[in-house]
Amino acid sequence: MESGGKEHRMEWTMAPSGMAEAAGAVVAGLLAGGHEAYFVGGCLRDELLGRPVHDIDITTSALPQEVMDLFPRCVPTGLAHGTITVLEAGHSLEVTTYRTESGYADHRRPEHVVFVRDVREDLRRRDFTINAICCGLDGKRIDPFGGQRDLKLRMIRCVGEAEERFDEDALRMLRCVRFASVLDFAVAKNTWRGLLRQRDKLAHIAVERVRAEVERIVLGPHPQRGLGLLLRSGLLPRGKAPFPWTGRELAAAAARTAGLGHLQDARLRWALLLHALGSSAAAADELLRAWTFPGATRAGVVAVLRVREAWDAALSSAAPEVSGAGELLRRRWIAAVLAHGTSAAEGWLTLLEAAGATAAPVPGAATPAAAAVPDAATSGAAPAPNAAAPVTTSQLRSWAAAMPLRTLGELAVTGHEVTAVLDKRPGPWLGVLLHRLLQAVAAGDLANDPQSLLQAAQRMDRDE
Ligand SMILES: Nc1ccn([C@@H]2O[C@H](COP(=O)(O)OP(=O)(O)OP(=O)(O)O)[C@@H](O)[C@H]2O)c(=O)n1
Repeated sequence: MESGGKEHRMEWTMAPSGMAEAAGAVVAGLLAGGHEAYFVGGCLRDELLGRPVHDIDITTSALPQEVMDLFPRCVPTGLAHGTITVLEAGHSLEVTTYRTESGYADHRRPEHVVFVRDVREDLRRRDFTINAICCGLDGKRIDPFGGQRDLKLRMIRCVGEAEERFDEDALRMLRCVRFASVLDFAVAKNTWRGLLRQRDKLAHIAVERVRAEVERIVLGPHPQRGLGLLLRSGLLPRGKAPFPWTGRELAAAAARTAGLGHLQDARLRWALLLHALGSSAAAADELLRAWTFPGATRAGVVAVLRVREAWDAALSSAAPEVSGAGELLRRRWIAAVLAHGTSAAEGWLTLLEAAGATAAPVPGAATPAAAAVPDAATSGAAPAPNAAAPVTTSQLRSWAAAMPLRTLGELAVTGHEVTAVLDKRPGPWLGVLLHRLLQAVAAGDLANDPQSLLQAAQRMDRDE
C-alpha cells in the first residue's frame, strides 16, 4: 500500500523505526478507500507522555470486510469485535471498526458489538480519558473527554460513569491501578469510588489476566506505589486468583519492600515480595504455579528462596558463641551455592541488600552477630571467617568467589573412574560421594586433581 502521506503531519517520536510509517500507510489507505481512520488509544497516550510506543492501533469507519478488501495481507484476529490485523511493511497493525458495546454479562467481554459511524461513539466506550484520544494523519486530535487535560494533570479518570466502565470489564480496575502505578498518576475521586464499589467483580477475571496486570505493576518503575494502591483497593484478596494474605500482612510486606523498584531482575522482585510476605520456597512454588507463571520464572524465584532457607538453616545451626561457627557458616554457604546455583545465590545477596536498604528484618537473623547484613563494599580475598562479626553480603560473595569450582562436571574425575577405583557398581551412592567430593574441593579442603580425588573417594567409601 502506498504511503500517500506527503502531507502527513502526525509526528511520531516514540514509535519504533518503521512502525509509524506503516501505520500512516494503513490510515492513508483507509482514507483513500473513502473511510475515516485515526490512530487511537495507548499509542497516543504514550506518544504524548514521551514514553515508548509499542503498538499503533487504528480505529476506522470501514467495516471489517471493507478493511479486508483494501488490505489483502491481513488476519481477521477479532472479526466478531471488528478487529483486523493488517500486515504492512513488516508491522502488524490492529484496525478496529468504530463500535459500541453492550451486555457484559460476565464482566469481561461485551455480548453485543454494534458498528457505528461516529468516532466519538467509539471513544465513549473506552476505559480511561487518557486512552480515549484519537488523532488523524494530519496530526489533529479528537479528545472529547479531556484526555490531554488528564495527561497534564497526571490523572486516571474513567470515561463517563466509572462504575459502568468497571462493571463492563472488571479487569479495567487493575488497569486503573497499573496505569496509576506505572505512570505515577493519581486516580480521580469518582473513578476510585467506582472501583471500590465494583471491586468484587474482579473475581470474574481469569487468573492469567489478573497476573499479567499485577506483573506489570510489580515489574514497573513504581511498584511500591502500585502495591499501596492494590492494598487500598482491596482488589486482590477478593479476586479469583489464589491470594492467601490478609490486608494487614500485605501492608507489612509493602513496608518492607521499598527496595523493590531498585531491583532490575524480575525474578528478584517476585522473590523479594514473597520473602517479605514470609512465603516459604515450597509455598512460593505452589503460588506461582497457581498464578500461571512460566516455569522458568517460577524456578528462578524459588531457587532464590531456597538459598534463603539454606542460609537461615545455616544461621540457626551456627550459634556465634560456638567455636568455629564462622567456618561452619562458610561451608554451609558454599553448600547452598552448589545446591542452588551461583545465580540464585547472587540473587539472594542482591535481594538482601535491597531489603537491607529499608532496614527489613532478615528472617533467620536471630542472632545479630551471625546475621547476614548488607554490605555493598567489594572485597578481594575472603577474610578469615570470624563468627564474632556479622557476616556481610560482601563476605558471602567473597566466599563464593573463592570457590575453585561449582559443578560436578568440573571435578577432575568422572563417576566412571570412581566406580573403577572402588570396584563397585554404580548406584545412588555414587551421586552422594561425588557431591561430597565437590563440596570438599569447593570449600578448599581437597585439591581438584585425579589422585587426591580418588584417594579421598577411597577414604570416604571406607568411612561409610
Ligand atoms: N479493558 C480495556 C482494554 C482496552 N481498552 C481500550 O483499548 C485500547 C487498547 O487497549 P490495549 O492495547 O489493551 O492497552 P493500551 O491502552 O494500548 O495500553 P497497554 O498496551 O499499556 O495495555 C485502550 O487504550 C483503551 O482505549 C478499554 O477500553 N478497556
